[in-house]
Amino acid sequence: MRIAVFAGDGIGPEVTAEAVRVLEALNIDGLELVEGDVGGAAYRKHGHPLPQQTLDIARSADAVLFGAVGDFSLDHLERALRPEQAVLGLRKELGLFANLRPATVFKGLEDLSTLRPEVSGKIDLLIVRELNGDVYFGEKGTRTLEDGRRQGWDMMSYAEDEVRRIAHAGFKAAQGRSKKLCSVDKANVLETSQLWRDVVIEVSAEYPDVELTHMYVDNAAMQLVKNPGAFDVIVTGNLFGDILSDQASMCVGSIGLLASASLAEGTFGLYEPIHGSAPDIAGKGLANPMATILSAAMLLRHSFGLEAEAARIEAAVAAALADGIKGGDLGGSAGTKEIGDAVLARL
Ligand SMILES: NC(=O)C1=CN([C@@H]2O[C@H](COP(=O)(O)OP(=O)(O)OC[C@H]3O[C@@H](n4cnc5c(N)ncnc54)[C@H](O)[C@@H]3O)[C@@H](O)[C@H]2O)C=CC1
Ligand SMILES: CC(C)CC(=O)C(=O)O
Ligand SMILES: [Mg+2]
Repeated sequence: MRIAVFAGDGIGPEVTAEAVRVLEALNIDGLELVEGDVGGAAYRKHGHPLPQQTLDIARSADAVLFGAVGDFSLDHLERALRPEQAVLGLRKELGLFANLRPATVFKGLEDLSTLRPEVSGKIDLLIVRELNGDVYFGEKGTRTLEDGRRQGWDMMSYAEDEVRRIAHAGFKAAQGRSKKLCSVDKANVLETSQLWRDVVIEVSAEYPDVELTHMYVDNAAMQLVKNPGAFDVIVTGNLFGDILSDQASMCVGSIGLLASASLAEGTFGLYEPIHGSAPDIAGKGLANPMATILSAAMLLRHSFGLEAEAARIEAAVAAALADGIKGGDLGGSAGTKEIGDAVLARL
């Protein structure tokens, strides 16, 4: 059981350290952790945000635990060398096309949400975000128009097979839950989205037990705040899923709570909090490590089938929160290590 640990930049190393402590405390037979450099940290050491040796470590592992990448002081670099290319590169190189981002309110902790408790209390949703395509991976550039104005451009596209495989992931996820799938797009404006919608409808024929609905992304953003309890599984593209999942995190309390799994076919996966490197609080011991700890739980469940261990971690996080252990993101004062200690004590 070989797990690659890529801590990255900013709060990445701080939150990853706590998740590693939790994994180690479980005394799982054969657990082997291998560290690798990613992001700005890797660029500074190796001249590239995703060095070949890091990719090799990932390929030799059964799963990756990822912290975060991003360093504003490197934003002047050409795009291929920027820290974010590490996570984008890993997703692409490893074929991690399905990003599962669950957002469930912790029972009894409805008031962590910025929404009213009677609204937040009903949230139990899963965002299934396509992760290998869309405008993130299209051709892009800047050019100067004939009249001298500069123009930035990014190509948005989805091929039907890309939509089909994420649609299957969405339907299968819905089958294991409340059998409701909402496909979120912008088909009233974008050709990319019209094809997305057409293909999702085609795939739906194979899942007669799942109720399929469609929603435009602007409405989805509004409904996530108005009536988030109405959602079961949301399937959507890379860009919309990125945005809606940050929003969903606040509906359950904080971005410091939302974990994710990025999956290929098979059991291999990369697991990371949905947040970034949070440069504003990095190095201060203030980051909430719960999202990363919960990502470790997802890792044990999805890549190794260790359901009991995963549930133990999730219960320990819930117990720590119920006992009032909250980071600054949740209006509390607990620091990163204190939160890690609290989860460990409740395992
Ligand atoms: N997967 C990744 O590695 C991601 C990387 N990024 C990168 O991270 C850098 C910062 O991006 P931002 O837009 O500021 O997003 P961010 O998610 O890093 O931070 C947004 C806000 O949430 C807070 N926050 C985030 N995680 C937290 C935690 N665990 N505990 C407490 N507070 C937390 C931050 O302090 C900040 O105020 C950028 O370079 C960006 O490109 C952003 C998102 C994902
Ligand atoms: C570097 C970004 C594409 C990562 C991000 O914001 C995300 O995956 O949530
Ligand atoms: Mg994001």
